[in-house]
Amino acid sequence: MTHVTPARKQSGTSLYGGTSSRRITVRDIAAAKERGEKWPMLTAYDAMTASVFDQAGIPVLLVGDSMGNCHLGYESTVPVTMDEIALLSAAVVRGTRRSLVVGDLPFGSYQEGPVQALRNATRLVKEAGVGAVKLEGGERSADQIELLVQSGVPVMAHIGLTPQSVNAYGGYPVQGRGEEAAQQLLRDAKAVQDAGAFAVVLELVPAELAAEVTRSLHIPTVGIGAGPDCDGQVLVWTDMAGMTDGRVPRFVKQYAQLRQGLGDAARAFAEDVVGGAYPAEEHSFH
Ligand SMILES: Nc1nc(=O)c2c([nH]1)NC[C@@H]1CN(c3ccc(C(=O)N[C@@H](CCC(=O)O)C(=O)O)cc3)CN21
Ligand SMILES: CC(C)C(=O)C(=O)O
Ligand SMILES: [Mg+2]
Repeated sequence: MTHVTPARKQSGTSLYGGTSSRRITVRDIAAAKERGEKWPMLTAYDAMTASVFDQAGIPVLLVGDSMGNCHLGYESTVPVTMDEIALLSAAVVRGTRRSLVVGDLPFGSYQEGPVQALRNATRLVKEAGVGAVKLEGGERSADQIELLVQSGVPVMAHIGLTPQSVNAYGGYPVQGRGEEAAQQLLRDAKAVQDAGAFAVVLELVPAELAAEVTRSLHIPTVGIGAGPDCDGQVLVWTDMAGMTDGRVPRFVKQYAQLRQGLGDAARAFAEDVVGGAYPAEEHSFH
C-alpha cells in the first residue's frame, strides 16, 4: 500500500477526502456550505509544495501575498507585485491536479477601481490558470468584486484584518472588537456576499463575531485567527509546518517542525562533506 486514503472520506463529493479526481470548483465550495462541511485551505508558493498539499487532499490552495514575507524576503505583503503573484501562481497551478488555486491580488493591483481589478484578475486567470482570485476589503472593495464576478472571475473576499493596510493600522491588531467595529464587520460580510463573492476570509476577529457572520451568510467563511465556527480554516503553510523563521501569530498551530528538520539535514550533509563520509562508494561512478 503506497496510497493512504484520508481519514474522513466516503461521499465522493466532500471537499476533503472526496474521491473525485477532477479539479475543485467554486460550485463545490458552495455545496460544502449546504452540507455544513468544514474544510481546510493552505497557502502555497511553488509547484513542489503545492503538489504535496494537492496529494494530501487540501481542496483549496491560496497563492497568498504572504509570499512577500514567507518566500521572497520582504518585511510584509505590501511590496509584492503582480509579476511575482503571476509567476508563483502559474507554478502552483502546474503542481496541482485537484486543488482549486486562488491567486491573491497584491497591494496596488485593485485599489484604483473595478477596471484595474479586472485587468489584473484576468491576467492571473489567463496567464497563471488560477480558478479564482482573492482581494482585501469589504464595503470598500464591493464594486471591484461585482465587476470581477459579472465578468466570470470567481472572487474570495477578505475582511477583518487586511494585512495590506499594515501601514495604516501600525501593526496587525485584532479587528471587530466593540459594538461599532462588530457592526462594520457584519456590513462588510454582507457587502461582499451581495457583490457575488463565493467565500470570505475572516482574519483576526473574535470567535463569537466570526460565528455570527458565518451563521448570517450563505457563502462560506474561512477563518484565520477567527475561532472554530467558520466553515473553512486557512493557515500560511510555513507557519503550519514549523518552517517560518521566528515568532508566529498566536492563532497558529504547528503540525511539524520542518525548519529544525531541514536545518538538521543541511548540517548532516555539511558534516559528511567536511569529514569525507560523502560521497561514499555507492554514490560514485567508475
Ligand atoms: N507568516 C505569516 N503568517 C500570517 O498569518 C500572515 C503573514 N505571514 N503575513 C501576512 C499576514 C500578517 N498576519 C498577521 C501578522 C501578525 C499577527 C499578530 O502578531 N497578531 C497578534 C495579535 C494582535 C493583538 O492581540 O491585537 C498575535 O499575537 O497573534 C497576526 C496576523 C497574517 N498574515
Ligand atoms: C493568510 C491568507 C488569508 C492570506 O491572505 C495570505 O496568505 O496572503
Ligand atoms: Mg493575503
